[in-house]
Amino acid sequence: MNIIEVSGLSKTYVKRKTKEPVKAVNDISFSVRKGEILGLLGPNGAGKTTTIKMLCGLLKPDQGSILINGVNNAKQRLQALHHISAVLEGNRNLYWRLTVRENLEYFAGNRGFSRKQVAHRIDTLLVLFNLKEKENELVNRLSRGMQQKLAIAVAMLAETEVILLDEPTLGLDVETSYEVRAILKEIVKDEDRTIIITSHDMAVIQEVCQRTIIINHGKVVADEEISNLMRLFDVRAYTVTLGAELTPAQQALLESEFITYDYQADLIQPLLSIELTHAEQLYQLFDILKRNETPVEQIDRRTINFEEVFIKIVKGEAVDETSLSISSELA
Ligand SMILES: Nc1ncnc2c1ncn2[C@@H]1O[C@H](COP(=O)(O)OP(=O)(O)OP(=O)(O)O)[C@@H](O)[C@H]1O
Repeated sequence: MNIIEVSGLSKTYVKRKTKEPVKAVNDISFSVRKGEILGLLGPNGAGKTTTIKMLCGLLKPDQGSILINGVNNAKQRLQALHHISAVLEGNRNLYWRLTVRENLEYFAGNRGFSRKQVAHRIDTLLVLFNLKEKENELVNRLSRGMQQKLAIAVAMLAETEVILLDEPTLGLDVETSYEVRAILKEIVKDEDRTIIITSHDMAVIQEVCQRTIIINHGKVVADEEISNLMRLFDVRAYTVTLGAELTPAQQALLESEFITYDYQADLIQPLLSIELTHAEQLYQLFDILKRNETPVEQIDRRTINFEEVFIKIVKGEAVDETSLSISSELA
């Protein structure tokens, strides 16, 4: 069952000074299943925050619709928003003059829970978020990382079905970022909760999410299970150990035929790193090597990381069904 249905969503801002229009989100459609952990990835200015703000009702779309649990968030705003909590970057929604525990109690009260009802849950969250020792500390005395953890804990407390986390690890030091990722991995074990995370941080998306939607210039450029994306690009990347050096003519041919090509001649055995876009390119590679009877000692599939996959997609390397069928053909 889909808990979120977004269709044809668009938003254009008008720059204050120049009155120039900026198409931040351009006809985006996607759906999210109940219990799914979705990563919204994209380079700076891609439209991630704008999308999140429309999902949680802070921004009105110019076009398109958002259904949360079947409820249209433009038509029945309060009813739709009842299902969502959001932690937005730069707006942690905490009360700075209240302590950590008081913040949790205050927001629980806002959702209609009594102190008694949530006391145990607050204790559990304080332990999970490693904030127990700070429970009586004022929020404005906490580090940025602790404030971020508390903001996520507040969102968890509401027990809404959907949680939106905008850049949950942005600006955190390495250790706190690791801790937040570990907490998120714990949280996502709860199969009933749907979480959408936006991030520049590949580690967050790769470790925590099952599926990713990559946005670039306001458009969806990939919508896939992360494991499928990795498989697709992994299967294209090869290193070929050669028994002799390539001639300049062979190198020129490889350079013109393959999008990603790297040749290292100064090793004990020359090494060719290459990526294929179609299965047939493997034969093309062998043809070029055969021209000069270049011996092939070994062919290995190169392991590619998620960051490389992301850069490739943003640079416009197609991720479509044809590519996926190529990947299974080569696998
Ligand atoms: N209030 C605004 N007025 C004008 N333009 C805006 C406004 N907010 C965002 N934009 C522009 O809209 C585009 C999308 O911005 P958005 O913040 O949604 O992207 P993002 O993917 O979240 O980027 P980042 O990762 O840098 O936060 C960008 O070009 C941005 O400059």
